[in-house]
Amino acid sequence: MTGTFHHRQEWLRREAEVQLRDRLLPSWQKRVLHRFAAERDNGLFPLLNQFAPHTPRKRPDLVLVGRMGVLVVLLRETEPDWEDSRAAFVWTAELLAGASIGSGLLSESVLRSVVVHPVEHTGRKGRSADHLAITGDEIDRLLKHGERILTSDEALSLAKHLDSRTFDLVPIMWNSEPVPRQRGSVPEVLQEPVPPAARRPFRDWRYFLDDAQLGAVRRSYSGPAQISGPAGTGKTTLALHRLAYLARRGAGKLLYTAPLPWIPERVAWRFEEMAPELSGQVEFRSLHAWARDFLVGRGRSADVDEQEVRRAFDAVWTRDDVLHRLRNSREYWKDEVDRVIKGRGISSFDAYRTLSRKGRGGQLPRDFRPHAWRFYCDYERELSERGVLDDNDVLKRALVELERRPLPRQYAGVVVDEAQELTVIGLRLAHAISGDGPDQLLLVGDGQQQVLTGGWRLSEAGISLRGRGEVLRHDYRNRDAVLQRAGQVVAINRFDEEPALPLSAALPVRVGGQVVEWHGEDQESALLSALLAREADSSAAVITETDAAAEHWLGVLRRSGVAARPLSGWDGRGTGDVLVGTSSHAKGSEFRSVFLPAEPADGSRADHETHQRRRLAAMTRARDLLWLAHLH
Ligand SMILES: Nc1ncnc2c1ncn2[C@@H]1O[C@H](COP(=O)(O)OP(=O)(O)OP(=O)(O)O)[C@@H](O)[C@H]1O
Repeated sequence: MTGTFHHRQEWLRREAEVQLRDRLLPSWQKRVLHRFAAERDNGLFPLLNQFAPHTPRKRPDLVLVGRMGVLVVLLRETEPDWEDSRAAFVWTAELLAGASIGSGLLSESVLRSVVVHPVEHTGRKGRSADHLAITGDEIDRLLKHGERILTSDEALSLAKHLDSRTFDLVPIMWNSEPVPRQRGSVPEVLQEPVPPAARRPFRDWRYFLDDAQLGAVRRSYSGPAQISGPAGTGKTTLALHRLAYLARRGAGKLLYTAPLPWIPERVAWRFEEMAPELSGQVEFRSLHAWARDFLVGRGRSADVDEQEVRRAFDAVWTRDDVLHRLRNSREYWKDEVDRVIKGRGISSFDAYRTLSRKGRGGQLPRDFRPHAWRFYCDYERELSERGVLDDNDVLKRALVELERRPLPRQYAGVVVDEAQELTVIGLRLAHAISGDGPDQLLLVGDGQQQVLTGGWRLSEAGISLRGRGEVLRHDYRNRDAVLQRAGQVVAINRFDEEPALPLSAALPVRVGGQVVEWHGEDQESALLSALLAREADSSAAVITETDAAAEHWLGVLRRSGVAARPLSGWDGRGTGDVLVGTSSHAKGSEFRSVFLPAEPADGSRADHETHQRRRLAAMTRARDLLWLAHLH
């Protein structure tokens, strides 16, 4: 820091003293304000509540707009009520709602609540769910550390926005005219290198949203609502912002859930990155884990012995000689039992006989249903003789238990991500957990990416959307070339979306990208050399359709000395390893490069429709490079 700069700060501080001389503020508060005012050349713009120190309840004493974002400040001798600090936050957030700077609309994550106490304060300090508490001598910590989210010009334009929206806040030491820069010296922070966020082609998802996303975050829905849109359009991002929005309005506990067990953990980590102070207010749990914990809490058994369930199914499959002949695919008939019969809560042959099986592929003789039903009944008998429950049983039990005795305290809101993968029973359970009230259930999904068997309507689960929801269309993940290629995959949407927007209609935000279509015989060496040729330390995944292929490729990479690990069990945090797994294990993730080896179409492969959707889901995990193998 230069001497001239120190001198200038001192001059600003004295100017502030003069400006605030006649305000009847306690001297410690004045000292705090002088300190903030001295940072004007560093792009800090304070706005003081005109009634301070008699600021009305639920309003901030001071709002600071700077490169670190917006600080909602309470100047207090004692710890404020959490309702007060939260209400001050919400009041400021509402004033800023929809403020647009650069390429995005501001999200509430740029705001932080801070309580500044006098230096002698001996009470609680540090971070809590509602604010950061510091004393007057710790202000440097607040100003010098942490991420730089805004440029000085953006901070000024936000400060002006606040100034124009309310008479309650008055600028100190700056006004709506451009702030004159001092000649001759360059403040320290302006010499810092450009932060990575500003070098990106678009802004950080934590702080900037597009108008459709922001609209849905803030909208009030009178009942269950749906967020849909093609891959990469920021559906999960929106869901996280909405959870934070609801959490900040203090309505109670919130639940983020998804049918695929690995998704909540990966997404919880993103939420933690965006709003660490709120993480205690949102539960991140898969629907199965929720059902299991709920049943155990009610003293009921809920364990699924997956090995034993597999053995029960295999015992029936080995004895069977009819279904084998109709379609020799264990996965197909397992889906028929799990997803079509049990998953839809079908409990009589009559109901099954007339059931619509849209999307299950044709080519079965007309009279296959009695055989499939017998198979299902045999499987149920096997389970009960072995005394085991499968996943559907657990969801069903939880549903029955909830209907018998509802939750003592309802969630304020439930978000179900990857909703297209739910069975009807799963949907009913999610609905029973959330209830039907305003803002209580938000379904997030994209039918084109459904990797599990589907084909039912929300009305089967008693859910009515009545047009409540949003369709997102800007793809923030896939570069243009990747998006164009993935958009060519014919993937039929069987999920109940109104209207359903296909990937081919998504609008790319990021230009460029590369798609390599490799044709040949030796795909192992081709994939390895493509993998090794990528930029060092860039994230990469090899995505397969089947578990067997994933295991095969994991072995190939490891034998060749490539650090690789399975996608299953990965929590979504950055890793230098190449991740390997199926398209369903790849859900909830994205990589700079994605490699899709060719797989022989054998009996273990899903029906064509599902295969196509899995391919689309896998391709759209790629941000910059998509490598596709075609065997001769
Ligand atoms: N408004 C935004 N500004 C910048 N980046 C964004 C924005 N919205 C989303 N993103 C980024 O785009 C990528 C995709 O977002 P997200 O995972 O939320 O999409 P999605 O629609 O849920 O995807 P999918 O259905 O494929 O799982 C993420 O890297 C996210 O950070």
